[in-house]
Amino acid sequence: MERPTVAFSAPGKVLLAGGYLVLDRNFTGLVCGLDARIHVHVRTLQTSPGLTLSEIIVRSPQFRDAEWRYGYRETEEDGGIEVTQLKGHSTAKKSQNKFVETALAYALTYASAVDHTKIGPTSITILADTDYYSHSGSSGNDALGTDDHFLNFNVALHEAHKTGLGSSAALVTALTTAVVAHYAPREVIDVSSDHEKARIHNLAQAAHCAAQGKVGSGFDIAAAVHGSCIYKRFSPSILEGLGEIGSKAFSTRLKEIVEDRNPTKKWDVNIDKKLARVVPRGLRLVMCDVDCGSETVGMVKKVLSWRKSHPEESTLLWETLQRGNEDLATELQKLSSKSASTPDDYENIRTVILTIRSLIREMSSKSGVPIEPLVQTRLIDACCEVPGVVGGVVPGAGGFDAMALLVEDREDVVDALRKFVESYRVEAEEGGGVSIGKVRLLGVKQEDQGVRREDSRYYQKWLR
Ligand SMILES: Nc1ncnc2c1ncn2[C@@H]1O[C@H](COP(=O)(O)OP(=O)(O)OP(=O)(O)O)[C@@H](O)[C@H]1O
Ligand SMILES: C[C@@](O)(CCOP(=O)(O)O)CC(=O)O
Repeated sequence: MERPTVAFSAPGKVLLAGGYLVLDRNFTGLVCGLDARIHVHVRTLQTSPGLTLSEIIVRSPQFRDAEWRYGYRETEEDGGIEVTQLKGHSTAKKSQNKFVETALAYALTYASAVDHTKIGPTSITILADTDYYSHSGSSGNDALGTDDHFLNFNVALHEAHKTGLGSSAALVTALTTAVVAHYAPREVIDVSSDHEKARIHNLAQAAHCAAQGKVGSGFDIAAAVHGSCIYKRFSPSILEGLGEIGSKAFSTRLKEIVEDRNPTKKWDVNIDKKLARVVPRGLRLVMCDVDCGSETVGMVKKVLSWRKSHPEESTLLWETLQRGNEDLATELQKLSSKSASTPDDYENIRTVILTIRSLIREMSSKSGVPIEPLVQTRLIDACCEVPGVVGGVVPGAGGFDAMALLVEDREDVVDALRKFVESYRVEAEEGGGVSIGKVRLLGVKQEDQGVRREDSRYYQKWLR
């Protein structure tokens, strides 16, 4: 049977408010989807006549040596489809790709469980929008379908500095969607219905957690699937007990989880889309890269351990921050319902952001984690002096990831801000031991749409 050639893309994210809080179901996160997307194209692998090849080849052609070849096999006792990276190509640590490998195995297992489909050889191509990585090149932002939409980064994937836009979540979401759509086309048509979205969300969360080796809050997968939202996490127990690929009845358990059929593990995630747009008309969200990047896992551990050892103090802080975050959502929503806004309308947003930031700095100093490091405090404050800049935060886990700024949506404002940050110099003593790199505005802005089908003809130049 000829299987369809398909392509899907999923967006990156920025957690504007709710970092650390969103790990706890009693709190929420204000999540904004971005127009930087990761695209995955899947087609049947063409082999020479008479030759059958049981291989799935995954390439990320914007990077050097980014090719992973997998063999696949159906395991015994309903354990799912196991994939094994093939030799012949270097399987050294750096050339493994845990996110690709796990998402592939989960998607194949689900597709073959629902469609009883026999897995055949495919060629998978991953293409990422420019701003996921700090790089010195230009271009890469032309319209999709033009030759220059995607950039050749000319480095190995592990050498590319991440900007913190959630590449792994966008990748896992687009990859699982495209692989299921290729092998089980009745299950995924165009992921526009809530029903399809919920299944893809559940599958991508399971695969992403397995690849990461931990259960995070999952807000990045929620953004990749649903786009901008107010996010309340799922109970981690839903994914506990799923086990490993190859373990007895893994395939049945995965199908139950994806289809939400296990009465003792009902999905309790809440994706609130009441803010039709998180960033209202008249404002634009821009990101400012500091070419540095943070080590999220260590930071989370430290903050949570402070929280545990200071239960009363931290609960008060968490609750005050949650109120600030809700106020921000309310102010943004008020503006969204207005047909036109004037600069005066942004005063409340300005004030709420300042309050949130001061509470975050309290969290920072008490836990000893540089969530909003001094060097970034100074940079955000300086940016806020540029006319038309309303406010800014170090989003998510904070600490040296790209900063998010809300600005009036006018080219003159963005141009002035771009010039300002490009000429910004950090004094050596400002960094407190850590220095940020070259400061520059990324080309991204908010976009509310989650995972979507793309025209598979767009990618010709990059297919081999
Ligand atoms: N273009 C790509 N092609 C193939 N794999 C990719 C690509 N981009 C990212 N990945 C995978 O995602 C991993 C990076 O994920 P990680 O969660 O560390 O960063 P992130 O999601 O971009 O950042 P953050 O979680 O801070 O927002 C890479 O090591 C690689 O496995
Ligand atoms: C600290 C945390 O709340 C946010 C991490 O956000 P980011 O990956 O830094 O954008 C962790 C999580 O939600 O999984």
